[in-house]
Amino acid sequence: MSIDPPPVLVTRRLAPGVIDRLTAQYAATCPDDDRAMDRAELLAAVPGRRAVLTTLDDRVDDAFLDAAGPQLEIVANHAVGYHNIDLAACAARGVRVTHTPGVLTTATADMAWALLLAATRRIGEGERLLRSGTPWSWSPTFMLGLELAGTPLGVLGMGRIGQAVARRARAFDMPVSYHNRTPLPPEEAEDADWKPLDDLLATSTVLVVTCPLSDATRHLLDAERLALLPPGAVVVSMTAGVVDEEALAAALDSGALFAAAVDNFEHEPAVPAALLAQERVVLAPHLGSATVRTRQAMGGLAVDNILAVLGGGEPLTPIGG
Ligand SMILES: O=CC(=O)O
Repeated sequence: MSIDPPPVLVTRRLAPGVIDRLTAQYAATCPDDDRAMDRAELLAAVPGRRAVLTTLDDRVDDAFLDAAGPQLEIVANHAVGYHNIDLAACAARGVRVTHTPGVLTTATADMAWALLLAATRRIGEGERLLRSGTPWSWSPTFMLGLELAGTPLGVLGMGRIGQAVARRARAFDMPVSYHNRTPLPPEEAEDADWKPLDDLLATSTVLVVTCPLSDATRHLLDAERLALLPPGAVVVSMTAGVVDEEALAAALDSGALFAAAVDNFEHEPAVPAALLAQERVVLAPHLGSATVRTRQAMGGLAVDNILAVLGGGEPLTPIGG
């Protein structure tokens, strides 16, 4: 006689306290250790579940859904992104899919600005210099950066996070333009001008990339498009896979770009050697939403989505909803 597994699988350890509301109502399997399940572990863990709380490391595709079985009701992704999920395959089986928009906007926009400032003012480079023990002294020409006031900022992907990045630009007196597939209504545009993609690139001395990764945006910023940026531009990448990392490294190497910053990577946790070799890039290990408050809110929203669906209701934040 087989024993049914707990109805909920949480694939990754979450911020403290987050799953208590879940486990108060449903038995759940939650890992004790803090690492992503490998593919075999994941496929072995999903059979019989009604709900799975996933992260970007968990690929949800036909094989996952076949392994899970027909009683699966919801996949709740602990991220605003969802490129790990085959939405069509989930829809074909009637599996609801949710993500965590909104709650990570502030933290992620703050991180974009932290990286923007670090890149334009060469903070990583300066820090490395001091820690290396290399002799240095102040001089009128030592480690000069790029000043922000009056410098045009481009936002590629003016969703919630892009809008929050644009809002913060007012404090730095930067004129802002953006590109989305369609221009936003004025009340959402944060006083920024919409431009076609190539025009945005040609006029953005600082470009922040916040558009979601999809088939349409993968490597959207390839070598050719990076070459449209003004000489000495700065690129801040908040979405893995949209900027071609090798092309970015080459543009830094040639001096075409002044600097860059990258918060997450196409093949995490691998970081391309070509980027590691560049002094003028600030590299962060996917910290966009990494604050205590935001991670509790993301986990809490994923849990609320599961509770809503298992309780027979509608999810709070369905993808595309
Ligand atoms: O970390 C990235 C996301 O939440 O999509």
